[in-house]
Formats: sequence, C-alpha cells, structure tokens
Amino acid sequence: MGSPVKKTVELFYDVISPYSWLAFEVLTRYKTKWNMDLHLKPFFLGGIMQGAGNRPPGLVPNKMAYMDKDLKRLGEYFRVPLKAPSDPADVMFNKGSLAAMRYVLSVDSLQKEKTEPISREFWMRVWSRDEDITKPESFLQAAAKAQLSDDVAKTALEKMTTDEIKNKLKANTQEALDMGTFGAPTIILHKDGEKHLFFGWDRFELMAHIMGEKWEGPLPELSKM
Ligand SMILES: N[C@@H](CCC(=O)N[C@@H](CS)C(=O)NCC(=O)O)C(=O)O
Repeated sequence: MGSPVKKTVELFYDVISPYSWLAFEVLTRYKTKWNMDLHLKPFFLGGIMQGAGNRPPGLVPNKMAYMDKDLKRLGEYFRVPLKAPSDPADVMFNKGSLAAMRYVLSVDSLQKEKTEPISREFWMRVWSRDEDITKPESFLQAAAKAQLSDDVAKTALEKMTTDEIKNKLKANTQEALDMGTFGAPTIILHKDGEKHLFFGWDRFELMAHIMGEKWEGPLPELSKM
C-alpha cells in the first residue's frame, strides 16, 4: 500500500500513441499501490505536435525502425500485447485519431468509469490487432468489448460531433500544451502545490522517487486487461 497521502496524477494520452498505452497500463496497475487519484485526460497528439512545433518521431526513418523493435521488447516486458499495425505510417499520419479521441471523451462525459475500458479497447484495436479506429462501426465494436450499454455507446456516437466534445478535446490539448508538453504520454504529478511534468512511460522510477513511493517494475499481476 502507498503512503497515506493521496497523490493527484493526470495522464494526458492519445490512443494513437503506443507509449501512452504503456503509461496507461502502468498507472492503472499502480493506482492503489501508490495511492493515486488518477485522472485520465484524453487529448489530441496531432494538436500537441502542431502547438509545440514538434514532429512525430515516426517521421524519422531510423526512429521508426527503432520504435518497432523497442515496442516489441516493451510489450514483452510489460505484458501488454503491443503489435505494430501493418502500415504504421498510414495509421498514425493519414488515418489519425481525432474521431477516436472525440469518441473517448464523449464516453467520458456520459459515464466516466468507462473511460478506462474504452481507451484500452481502442489501443487493443490499433496497437494490437491492426483494426480500424476511424469509423463509427469500429467505435461501436470497441464499446461492446468495453461493456458499455448500447444506449451509452450510441449516445456517445451522436455526442462526439457536438461543440461540447470538440471543445473539451481542444481544452485538454491546450491545457497540456500550456504546461509545456511536446508529446505523449504526458503525466502531471501534483505534489505540495507544485505540478511536475513527465514525458514518456519511462519516467516511473523518477516519479516514484518524487512521490516517496517505490517503483517495482511492470507488475503484470495487477493488470486490468
Ligand atoms: N521515451 C518516451 C518516448 C515516447 C514517445 O516517443 N512518444 C511519442 C508519441 S508515441 C511522442 O509524442 N514523441 C514526441 C517526441 O519524441 O518529441 C517513452 O518511452 O515513453
């Protein structure tokens, strides 16, 4: 069990980002252990790249080739079934995740406790089974797997194109940019009135140190998958 002081941790993520999936699984595994009040904050990585003047690492051929190997090793280590899609560039740079992230936020606005399973299902689709995450029927399939009621799944589909949801996605993206991020995952740890920003799944050891907790590795036995 973690220290008695509850720590507020915000995870800004996009389901197009495989490194965000790792951060998401680790944080949901450690939520109780580190006594965290974990806030899932879907954002739009395309907007982050543009707003921060950054470029996706996948656009650099050597980085893309490295990422492929890196993700294979990481998937095994964390026991997350990561498998690159057959055409990662098409998935990441042409198809993108704008509609998927609007759907996630739409679900979030209707039934907050489903944000976690619907996000996981989107990652399972795109970063494990090479399935579409751009079409309404894909969203409904993900919703069924995440055990959303038909009613919530369909209402989320109608609501995802409203200004409320579009603006919420923009606001989450802007909030992360204003805190100084340039990519995903972005993790904000609140401690003693200060906000500590971490980029990447690979800063958990450091986060644990700042929290006064212990990093005990991937802990697949606590998996929510
Ligand atoms: N070292 C980080 C890398 C994460 C990463 O490459 N994230 C991509 C999205 S999947 C990104 O936003 N990159 C921006 C950058 O590298 O500047 C980790 O292992 O988590």
